Order: sequence, then C-alpha cells, then structure tokens
Amino acid sequence: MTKLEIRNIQRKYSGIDVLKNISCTLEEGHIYGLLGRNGVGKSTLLNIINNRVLPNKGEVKLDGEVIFEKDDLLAELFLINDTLLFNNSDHLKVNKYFKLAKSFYPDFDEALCDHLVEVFELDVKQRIDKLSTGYRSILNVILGLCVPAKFIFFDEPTLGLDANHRELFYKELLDNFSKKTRTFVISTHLIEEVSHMIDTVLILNEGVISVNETAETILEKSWALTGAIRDIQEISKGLSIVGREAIGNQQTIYVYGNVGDIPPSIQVKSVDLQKIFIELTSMKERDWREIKQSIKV
Ligand SMILES: Nc1ncnc2c1ncn2[C@@H]1O[C@H](COP(=O)(O)OP(=O)(O)OP(=O)(O)O)[C@@H](O)[C@H]1O
Repeated sequence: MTKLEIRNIQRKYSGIDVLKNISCTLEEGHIYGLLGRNGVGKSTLLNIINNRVLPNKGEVKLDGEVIFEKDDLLAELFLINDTLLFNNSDHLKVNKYFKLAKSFYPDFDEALCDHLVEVFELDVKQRIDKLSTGYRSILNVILGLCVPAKFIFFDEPTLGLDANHRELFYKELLDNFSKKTRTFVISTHLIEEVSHMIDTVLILNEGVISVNETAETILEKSWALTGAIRDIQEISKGLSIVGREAIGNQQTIYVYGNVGDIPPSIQVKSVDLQKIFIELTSMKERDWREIKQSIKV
C-alpha cells in the first residue's frame, strides 16, 4: 500500500513559525479532512507536500523515497487550488486546457471528464479567463478527479460553487473514490458538508497537527452532557471538556473521552461529527495535548 510520509515539516514566514513541526502519514484508500481555522497554514502545508513551496526543515517521502524534485514521484501527487495547472493558460479555451492536461497525463480519464463537463454544464468552448469564479473551481475539480495521481489534494475546492454544484462535487468525488484506489485530502471550512465523507481527520492548530484520528474514533469518544448549570459544574471536574454552550440556566459541555458515571439529572448524548469538529478546531493546541495525555489517545 502506497504511503506518503510527511516528516518534521517546518516553515517560517517573516520570522514567524507558521508550521512548527508537522508529521503525519497519509495512506492510500482514505479520504482525509485537513481542518483548521483561517491562517493556520493549511495551504502552506499542501503547497509544501506538493513541492510548490520549500520547507525550512523536514521532508516528504513517497514509499520511503524523498519526493523533492523527483518528477516521477511528484506525478503521483496532485494539488487543486485556485491556481491553474499550467502557467499563462488563462487565455486558453477549456477544451484546449483539458487536452493539455491529457498530454501531460496520458492516463487522464477522458470519459470521466466528458461526464463531469456534462453534469456540471461547463462550457468547454469558453476561455478560462471568462469563466465565473464558480466555474473556474469546477474546471479545477474536474481536473482533480480525472488525473491519474494516487494522492489528490483539494485546497478549498468549492470556492464560489453554489449548493447544487457542491453537492454534485461531493457525489462525484465519492463515486470516483469507490471506483479507484486513491487518496483524497480535502481542506475546507465547510466542515458540516464534508463531515460525512472524510474517514480521517487532521486538525492543524498552532503549527502542529493537533488531531489525527479516524472520524469513527472521534465519534466514539465524543459526548454532549446537558443539565442545570450547577449540576454540570459539579460533574465537570476530571472531564476532558472541549467546548461548552449555555442556554438560560441549562448548560451543555462537549466531552472528549470517558464520561464515567453521570447522575440521571444530566442528559448524555452522542455528538455529531460537524459539531465536534468545530469544537476541536477551536481549541488551543496545549489544551488538546493535555486532553490527549489524560485519556491516553
Ligand atoms: N508567501 C507568503 N509570504 C508571507 N506569508 C505567507 C505566505 N504564504 C502564507 N503566509 C502566511 O502564513 C500563514 C498561513 O497561511 P495559509 O494560507 O497557509 O493558511 P490557511 O490555513 O490555508 O488559511 P485560510 O484557511 O485562511 O486559507 C498566514 O499567516 C499567511 O499570511
């Protein structure tokens, strides 16, 4: 099974550590969600993995081989963001652009490309610089689904897409994933929309990966406890609280890990993924580290 290892990546901008020490392994056959607040360095990390930005330290290896400037290895990785694949290709018509992609990637999936052009109603005779923001994103996501690379990285793929087109993209991505063995990494702020698709969650926070867990594990360990504020205060001690909300004299605490014996006055519910993701991306890295230590994840 192909593995992409990201080891000890560091990157500074203007003397500030954006990425302090990033290590994780991406395995074939998964859909990862790379989540984090604005400006935490998601795009920087994706650019480094794809050899578009150099790290100050660290390396990326594909099956044990460092990928830096090795075209054959880099061909297995593909990053979709708001830039075009080829420089100065803005003036090209969409169909010429896809032809160019095909010349670089002989195994480019033309049949799928035709299908996606049709379902997204992309005008292939249009010049790229005349496309709307949404259709430019559609052009990019079509490319991402049709190139034969093993690791496809989508950095905010749904920028400018309306709700129908976003739904269509998620459906086509899952369809593609079920037919081909590949790995998708999706970086997005639309957590609620992707929470049903991603099987592993990577949360970037304060320069490190603070969470690297399967969605299933996160779900199993996440609880919402609701009760009167005084009752909640009494049971809070010793719990790993990742977030809280109050409505009137009722309070809900979101707990990650074991909740132990809870009195009947407190309602215990499982938490849906989107809610817990939002709480986890908001936490301070140090608090999260303490929680992990306390529950030994
Ligand atoms: N080329 C650059 N020169 C200087 N600073 C940069 C550069 N690229 C990124 N940064 C800084 O690095 C930090 C991380 O930026 P990055 O775009 O990677 O974050 P992000 O998590 O993708 O953000 P968002 O979710 O808002 O898109 C920001 O503070 C940004 O200003």
